Amino acid sequence: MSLPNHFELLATDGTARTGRLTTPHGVVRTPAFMPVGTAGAMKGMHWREVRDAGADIVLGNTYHLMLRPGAERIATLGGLQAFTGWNGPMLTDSGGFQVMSLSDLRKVNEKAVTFRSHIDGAKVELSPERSIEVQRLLGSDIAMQMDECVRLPAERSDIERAMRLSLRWAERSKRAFETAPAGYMLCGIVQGGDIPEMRRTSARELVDIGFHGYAIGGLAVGEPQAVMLAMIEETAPLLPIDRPRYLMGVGTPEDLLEAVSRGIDMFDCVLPTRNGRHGMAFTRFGQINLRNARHADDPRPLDEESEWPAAHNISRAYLHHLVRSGETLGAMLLSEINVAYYQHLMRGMREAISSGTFEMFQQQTRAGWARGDI
Ligand SMILES: O=c1[nH]cnc2c(CCNCC3CCCCC3)c3[nH]c(NCc4cccs4)nc3cc12
Repeated sequence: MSLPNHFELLATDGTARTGRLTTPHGVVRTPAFMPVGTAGAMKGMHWREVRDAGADIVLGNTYHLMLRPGAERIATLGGLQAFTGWNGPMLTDSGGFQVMSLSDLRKVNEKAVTFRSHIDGAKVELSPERSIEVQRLLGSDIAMQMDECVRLPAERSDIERAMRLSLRWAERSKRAFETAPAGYMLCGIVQGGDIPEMRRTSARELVDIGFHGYAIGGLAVGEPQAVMLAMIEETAPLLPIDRPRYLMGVGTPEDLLEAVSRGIDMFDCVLPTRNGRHGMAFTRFGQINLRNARHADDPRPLDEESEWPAAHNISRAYLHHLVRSGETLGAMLLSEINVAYYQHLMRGMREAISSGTFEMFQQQTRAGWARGDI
């Protein structure tokens, strides 16, 4: 049974697309990069800066929020937007990925994943049904099915087992989501590792179940970029052209450009904020490590032409000093500079696809990165 479609495809340029996704808390312009708010906050940034940087939507972290402060508590406080003060669209993950990658003493079986809370050691059971209940309590606009993501390289048998388990969990997630109010969305997740026929089976059966949108999971988990791109080429054409596609956990600016050109609409990644906290800046000239001594006497800003104030009116020497001194302000400034650069890149892609100049945009953007920092 097909679900209502809240995505509007505005223009295409080759297999690249630009569109609008309407959610209960506002519109998301695609291609979209979703900054990752971990435990209900964007590390090192005020929500005002996230909005000013151009982000329409942010990620909320189900695993952390369900353990602390608890999903029921957030629901009582009016949901994630009221609780956090971010008043725009939010996407929440199922919590499954982090349980399987973060917590120890975990057990995966048909029914659920059981684990011990990293906060108080309490035993927790996360089933597809409980994950949907938690995401509904958080009030997220876009919920994710619970799935099992296999790190690569992996045995064919393990990839197939996890892919089929994820499809059974997709069915259960959709059933549990049926009581959600109109406008709220649920995404299925394609698995299948680096095996084309597994990817095709997963995509086809997921579309038969029917979701508001489709994520491509099981990538950016250790495989070379070429394999990731090949799996996107295998999978994207099998997904409904008029519904959003979300590539999970991706990626670098280069990854974003390549994946958008192959038909991906949405992304999430911790890189802009995480690298910012470690002194790395994303710019039109590629990545710049502000810890490097070469910046100690450089009075120039990171990028004269950036419209983001911290990128055009703060000297590299000062950023270098803050990073070397371990000043919190250094992490804050580089986090906002990086989120702003990612949003600037996404806006450039949206405009290029709308004007049919995406090929040239790709070439000019790659040339800037290749030029490097001079
Ligand atoms: O198949 C998947 N199913 C579900 N989630 C996946 C994720 C997490 C996406 N970000 C969630 C966020 C929720 C809020 C907190 C932060 C994560 C992935 N991340 C990556 N690569 C980046 C990776 C990050 C860490 C190890 S690989 N591949 C992924 C594949 C899947």
